[in-house]
Amino acid sequence: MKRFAIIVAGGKGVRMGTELPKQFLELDGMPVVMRSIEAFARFDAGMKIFVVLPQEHFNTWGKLCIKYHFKIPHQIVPGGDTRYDSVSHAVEMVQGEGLIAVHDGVRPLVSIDLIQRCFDVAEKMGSAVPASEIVESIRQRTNHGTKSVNRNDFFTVQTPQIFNSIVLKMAYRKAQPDNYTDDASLVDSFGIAVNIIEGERRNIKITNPVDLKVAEWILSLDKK
Ligand SMILES: Nc1ccn([C@@H]2O[C@H](COP(=O)(O)OP(=O)(O)OP(=O)(O)O)[C@@H](O)[C@H]2O)c(=O)n1
Ligand SMILES: C[C@](O)(CO)[C@H](O)COP(=O)(O)O
Repeated sequence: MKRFAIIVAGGKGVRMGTELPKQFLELDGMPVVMRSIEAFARFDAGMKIFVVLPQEHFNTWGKLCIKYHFKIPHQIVPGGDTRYDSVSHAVEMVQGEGLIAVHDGVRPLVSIDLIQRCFDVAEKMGSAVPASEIVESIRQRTNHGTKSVNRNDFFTVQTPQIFNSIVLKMAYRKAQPDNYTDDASLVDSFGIAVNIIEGERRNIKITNPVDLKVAEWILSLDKK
């Protein structure tokens, strides 16, 4: 089956608090989003890659590609106000049927093994979403405070999230923009089952400044 990757990097990175959005910050010698793109190109050099970027940073990206001699072929797509908008724009650029992997540009430590496992399962089952068991206790907000809940009933969810292109396009076209924080929630809002597979602890999302430090540390361990 044909494979496509949509790397979403159209956000502002408010929680990171840097002037330059976090996807462009350097992580061990290369901007965060370049590492994410590189992982997919290393998995399959022939796959079509769409990179969603904030329109106001198209120039920034051009300059970074020159500075870092970044040659991986990709098609740039303008981002939107929300992640939902950004993915919607890119999904409409996909031509032909196949599997679409939607990956956060700010998950630069995704492994080739995880990408491979996600595509393998999606090929057989139509979708694959990496998720991890919760390792801390969790509590839920209530009207009166909080209550403890059974962590075994929950998972944390990562990307890449892979779906058949027909299903993903239908979901993005028909869904009412809501508080969807990922692609799986949008797809399963149509009653379509989503297949969970084992995620990776190292596949962190760079959200706050400490995450960049953790990512640097993980990469330094990889070199040992
Ligand atoms: N309008 C948006 C918002 C988010 N994203 C992307 O979705 C991924 C996950 O989002 P998040 O970590 O929340 O990024 P930001 O929205 O940039 O962060 P913040 O909420 O702190 O502003 C990121 O790769 C981000 O660039 C996007 O493409 N378009
Ligand atoms: C898509 C995601 O990374 C899955 O965990 C997550 O939902 C993104 O959330 P954010 O609030 O946009 O960072």
